Formats: sequence, structure tokens, C-alpha cells
Amino acid sequence: MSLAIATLGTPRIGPRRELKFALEAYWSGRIGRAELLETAAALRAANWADQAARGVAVIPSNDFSFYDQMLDTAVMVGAVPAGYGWTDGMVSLDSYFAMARGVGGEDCACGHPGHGGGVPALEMTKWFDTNYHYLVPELGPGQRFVLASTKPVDEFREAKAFGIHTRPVLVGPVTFLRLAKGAAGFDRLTLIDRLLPVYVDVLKLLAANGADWVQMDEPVLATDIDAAARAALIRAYGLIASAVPNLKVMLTSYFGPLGDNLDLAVSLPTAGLHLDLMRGRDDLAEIGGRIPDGKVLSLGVIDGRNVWRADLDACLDLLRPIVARRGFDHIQLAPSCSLLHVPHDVEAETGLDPDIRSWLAFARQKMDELAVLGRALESGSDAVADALAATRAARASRLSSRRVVRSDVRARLAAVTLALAERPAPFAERAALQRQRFGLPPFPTTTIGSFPQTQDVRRARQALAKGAISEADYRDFLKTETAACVRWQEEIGLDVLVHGEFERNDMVQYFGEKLDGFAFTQHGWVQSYGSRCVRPPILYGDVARPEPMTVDWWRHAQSLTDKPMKAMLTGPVTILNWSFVRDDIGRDAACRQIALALRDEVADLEDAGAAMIQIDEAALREGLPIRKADRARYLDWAVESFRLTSSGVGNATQIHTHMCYSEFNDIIASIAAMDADVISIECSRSKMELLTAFADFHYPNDIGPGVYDIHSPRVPSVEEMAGLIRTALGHLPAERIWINPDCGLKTRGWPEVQAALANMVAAARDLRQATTR
Ligand SMILES: Nc1nc2c(c(=O)[nH]1)N[C@@H](CNc1ccc(C(=O)N[C@@H](CCC(=O)N[C@@H](CCC(=O)N[C@@H](CCC(=O)O)C(=O)O)C(=O)O)C(=O)O)cc1)CN2
Ligand code: MET
Ligand SMILES: [Zn+2]
Repeated sequence: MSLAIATLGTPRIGPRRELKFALEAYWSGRIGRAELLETAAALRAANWADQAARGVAVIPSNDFSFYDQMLDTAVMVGAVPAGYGWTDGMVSLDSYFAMARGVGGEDCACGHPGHGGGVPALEMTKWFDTNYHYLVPELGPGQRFVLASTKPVDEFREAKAFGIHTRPVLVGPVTFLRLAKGAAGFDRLTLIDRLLPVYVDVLKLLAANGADWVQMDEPVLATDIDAAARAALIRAYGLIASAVPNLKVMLTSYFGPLGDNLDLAVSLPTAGLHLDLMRGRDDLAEIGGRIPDGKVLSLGVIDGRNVWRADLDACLDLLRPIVARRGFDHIQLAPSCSLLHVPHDVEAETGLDPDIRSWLAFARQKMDELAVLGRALESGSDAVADALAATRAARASRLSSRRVVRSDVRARLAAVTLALAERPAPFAERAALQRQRFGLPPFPTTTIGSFPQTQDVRRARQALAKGAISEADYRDFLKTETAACVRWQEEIGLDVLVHGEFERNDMVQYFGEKLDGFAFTQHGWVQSYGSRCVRPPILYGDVARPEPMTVDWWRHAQSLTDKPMKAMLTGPVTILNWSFVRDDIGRDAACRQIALALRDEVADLEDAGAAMIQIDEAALREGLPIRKADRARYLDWAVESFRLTSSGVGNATQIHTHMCYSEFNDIIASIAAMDADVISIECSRSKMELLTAFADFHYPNDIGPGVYDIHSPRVPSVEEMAGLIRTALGHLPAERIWINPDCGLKTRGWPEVQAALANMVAAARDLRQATTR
């Protein structure tokens, strides 16, 4: 008998983003369907072979996706809304992509959903507290489900033909329904009895094809769930156990402790249960005597959400007692969650400092760590003495590294007082000074920061990286791009200008590359949505700012115009939430360090003459803990960090912030506590519904509700945007409203941006004529 190693899911974009490039080539018509399918199959095969070679025994299938696993599930059960070209039979690849990206109108290779004017893409939102986005299935009260994709079965058979026996993964039925959306007031969980027969069909097909286990992901178990969800889970797994008795279910939840859902999870009639021991270590002690002897425990001991090499000695201490109690047969070792959220392979990072590289484990290294743990438990630590020694050495090097702890940073943090996080005067006083200083018209117009990141811009950056052009040439090129962008904004009549962010590869990575304490990778891509990826910086040490990061670009841009040039920074909470963060100090302390470094940037911008400074906090909402009980603490330090960054300026300096994809109702008090002079938010798709949260709360400061959906190439008309502003006027006083798009324009093309912003300026002018301040 041997201890089984599992992975729960693996990165699927490909070690060199092969899937991204194949998808974008397919969407733009540069390659055909056969070539796309071939690339995908080759990636899956390589992935299976790699896991087998690394000693993974429980290898997943159906963890691959062309876009997203929630979309795969919607398609599997035939939950395809009208308009995507499907009526019955199997859903085609093109209908699938239509749901992901929209249909009709012109198409674009940028990979952004919402493309095409005709039928919009499904809505997209964050997968729990990750930077991965899923497509939100739409379900109605009359919803019917039928088997409309056999992808799980096809991929199981594909692996089998390849010589690998897999454990297929499915998004569980209750998580699927919970994360879907329906009409207001419609409880999606009431659909469970209609949905389950399709799941049973799939499971029976899997069993008939030789599957003995299946992994059912039910991360709703890591959330605060109500009685209806509990009842649905009991019904679902009871029915599955009786309808498909020959298929064993590994029930997996992750991203947090099971906590008060633990008894329920244990009691469900599944053959196995997975625990996320990174975030839910207490579950292990709690589960002690409660778990039936025959149930297999999958122990998520290796962190699937972060990139640090594990402390294998500590893992072994945790594992030994439970292995002694339950024996090898009833234990599996796994990452805490799917490895989708970490990059592929540290070995590819030849540019990283060797010390730092030795501290890291990406997906492949995490599999190796699991294999070492397995061997240590089976054959004793001596059998893997070298591997354990290497881990200890890397850990010791990290803990003692002089680059990790900096006394100047620590001393500064220790000296932080509440006064530092306080603007000198309250908003009303500041607003009066700022009104005088800027003399802006009513309904001032502005944008969120980025302008189209064209191929030319990205190619220039790539050429610089390859040494094909000089630093000076690169800067000259960007200066020209910036100047053209500034001139164009003046011509079109925007009131507050931006420089366009052409010098930034990404709003977080750019700052990670400029701050001490962060490392950055060459190939450490992680899927964010569809074909879009990010390379999260790796925060390994105390944060300091060796030199100004944005001041020269701002100065150049301001020198070209008499209009106010808004400086542009990414805020501390967003940098933290979109990075891999050190685990040797708290996230709160790490965030305050970033905040202090950015505070200096804000001061330098103000000294250089910047009168408006925008500090983006696009990821503040997504860092909100999954469990309600943990939220207040997070919001406290997140808001304080933003205020530490923003409060060092004079009263006449205007602080802007920006948030997108946000639901504000449950955090509106914290948004107000940030005390930004102006906040811009995404609003156009919700037709200004979001503003009710601000109105009900009597939110006191200025607001720019987005009037232009930047996720679509469609150009909104003057009348449409004016209509949205009029709706906003029903919620907010005219003198506090700004006019701007929903978010940055980096994924858009110039022609549609020009047309849309011209209409936006015209809409603001119409409103000015119709209203008086
Ligand atoms: N970090 C982060 N998270 C976020 C967002 C965000 O902007 N940043 N926005 C929200 C939505 N998520 C998004 C995530 C990624 C992208 C995105 O556009 N990603 C780009 C990569 C951006 C980047 O880092 N670009 C680099 C590298 C570009 C590149 O791929 N270069 C090519 C060559 C250039 C070419 O020929 O085009 C190469 O290296 O092979 C640069 O500009 O320098 C992509 O996947 O294509 C957009 C939105 C939420 N989360
Ligand atoms: C995802 S929020 C983006 C904010 C950034 N300033 C931009 O305009 O791109
Ligand atoms: Zn945004």
C-alpha cells in the first residue's frame, strides 16, 4: 500500500502561455479549429506525463479548460442562454466562445470578453478571493438542464488512451448553483432537483468508462452558508451516492477552513474529504474522532495559493500522527487547492537571483514536495534525507537573509501614528480649496488612467528586454506616445488629463519591479481570465522605494498641457492582493510597508507640482475575507494603508481613487473611511444601480460613476451616456458628480476609444447646459 499524492488541478495556460497564443490566434482567424484542439491536447498530455513522472498518483482530468471551468460546467448541463447559437445536442466550441466573449459585430484578438456588439458575453466575476475570474452562469426559474457536453468523459478517455488513469474534476452542483445568477429574488438552489440528473448522467458515463473516483469541488463549504445550501448539499451527495454507487467521490473545499460546515462535510456520504490545511489547519484537530474510519482524508498540506517552498519538517510533524492513526490507505497528500493559481515552474526563472529562486516552489516543485513528503512517511526521513536537507537550507537562507529584514523600514513602521493617516482638514474644507484651485466646470470629465496598450507599445518593451533597442530609444518612443495621447485628450476637450500608462506592463507588476522587497519573474504567468494572464510580483522582503517611480513620466506629461494632469499610482492594498506575499510577517504589516513607500511617491509627485493624484484600489474588494467574521479586521488595515499612502498631502491636493468590478453595499462604510476626494467606480452595466449604496449611506465625497462600459468595443451614444448621468443625478447631488469611463482603456483599440470619449465629453456638455450648479 502506498500513500497517494494528488494535485486537485494544474495550471493550464501552458509553460510558455501556449494556450493563450493558440486561443488568440483562433479567435482572430489565424489558425483553425484543428490546430487549436491539437495545441490543447498536447498541453494536456504533457501535463499528465509530467505529473506521472513526478510521482503524482491521483492525476486530475477535466482540470483543463479553453476558458473557464464554471463556463464548462454551464455548457455541460446545457445552461446556455438564448442568443449563443445553441438549441439542442452538444454545445459547439463557437457557442462556447460566444458565451465567453460575446457575438456579433466585429471581433478582436485581444481576448477581452464582451467583444462583438450583438449578444454580450456572460458576466465575469472573481473566483472567491483570487485574481481568477469565472463566467457567471445565468439561470431562470424555468431553467431546464440537459447533458450538452461530455468534456469530462472525453478527457478521461483521452488520458486513458494516453496510458494514465485519472480522477476527473467537476465543479460540484451546489457551488455551481450558488455562484450562478438569476432574476432578483429567485433562489437558484431550488433548481437542484432538476440539475442533479445531468450530474448523475455524467458520473454514470465516467464510471462506465472506467473511472473509480471523481473529485467534486464544493468551495461553498468554505463560505458562510445558509440552511438551503446545507439541504442542497445533503440532497445532492445523497442522491449521487445512491444513483452511482460504484463511483467514489472526493469532496473538495478550499480557500478557507470548513469551520462550522465541518460536521456537514464529514456527514455527507462521500468516500473522501479534502481539507485545506493552509487556511484551515484547525479543521484537522476538529475532525479527529468524527471522521468515519473508511473515509479517505485528502490533506492539503502544500500551499496552492502561494509560491514559497514548504517547511517539510513542519508538514511531517503535522502528518505523522494522523498517518499513524489512519494508515496509508486512507490518506492522500495534496496541495491546499488546485495549482491553477501558481505559475508552472521555478526552473524556467533563470533571471532570478539564485538565493531567491531557492526559496520558491511553483506548481511543478509543489508536486515534488508532495512526493518527498509521501516517501518520508512511507520509508522514513532517511530515504529523502537530501531533499529534506535542501529544503532546510533554503528556509534557513530565507529566514536569515539580510535582504528580507531592513531595520530602517521596521523603525519607520514602528513610528507610524494615527495622525499620519489623517488629512489635515475634513473633506468639506478641502473640497472648497480644490474647487477654487482647479475651477473645473460642472460634471468634470476624465479617464481612469490607461489608454490602449497597442502591439507597438508591447513590442517596444519586448525589444528593450531583448536588448534590441536602447533604454534611451525606449523612453523616447514612450514620450512620443504619451505626447500624442495628451494632445488628443486636449483636442477632444477632456477636463482632467492622464498620461496614458504606456510605460507600464501591468499596473501591479510595474511597481513590483521598481520597489525593493519584490522579485519578478520572466515566465511566472497565472491565468486571470480566458487568455489573459498576469505575472504577480513576489513580495519577499521589507519594502522600500529606491527612487521615484512615476514622477518623470508625470512631469513630462504635465509639461505638455495647461490642463490638470492627474498622476497615477496603484494603491498598497491592490499591490498586495495581486502579488504573492511573504508569509513571515502578517499581510497587514506588509501592506503598511508598501503604503509607506507609496506615501513617499505621493509626496514627490506633490513636490513636483501634481495637484491631483489617483491611487487605484481595484483589488480592495477582492481581498475581503471569505468569512464575514474576518472582514472587519481586514477592512481596518486596508483602509488604514490607503490612508497612510494618501494623507501626507496638503488640503488643496486632490486625491482620487478608482475601484472596478466592485459591489459596494457591504463595504460602503470603509469606502467612505478611505476619504478620497474623488472615487471613480464601475457603474454602466448596472445602469447606476451601484449608486444606491452611496446614496443610502449619504456618501459625502465626489464620485465618478462609470458611464462607458470598457469591456465592449461598442461605442455608447451621447444620449445613452447623458441618460446614465441623469440617472446618477437621481441619486447624488450634481456638484459631486464626475464623468468618466468604468475603468482603464488598455485592452481597447484606439478607434472605439476616440469615438466613445468624444461622445462622453459631448454628454457632459449637454448636461451642463441643462443643469446649473
Ligand atoms: N495584475 C492585474 N490584475 C488584474 C488586472 C490588471 O490590470 N492587472 N485587471 C483585472 C482584469 N485582469 C486582467 C489581467 C491581465 C490583463 C492583460 O492584459 N494581460 C496581458 C499581459 C500584460 C503584461 O504583463 N504585458 C507585458 C508582456 C506582454 C507580452 O505578452 N509580450 C509578448 C510579446 C509582445 C507582443 O508581441 O505582443 C511576449 O512576452 O511574448 C508587457 O506589456 O510588457 C495578457 O495576458 O496579454 C488584463 C486584465 C483584474 N485583475
Ligand atoms: C483594473 S483598474 C485599472 C486602473 C488603471 N489606472 C488603468 O486605467 O488601467
Ligand atoms: Zn478598473
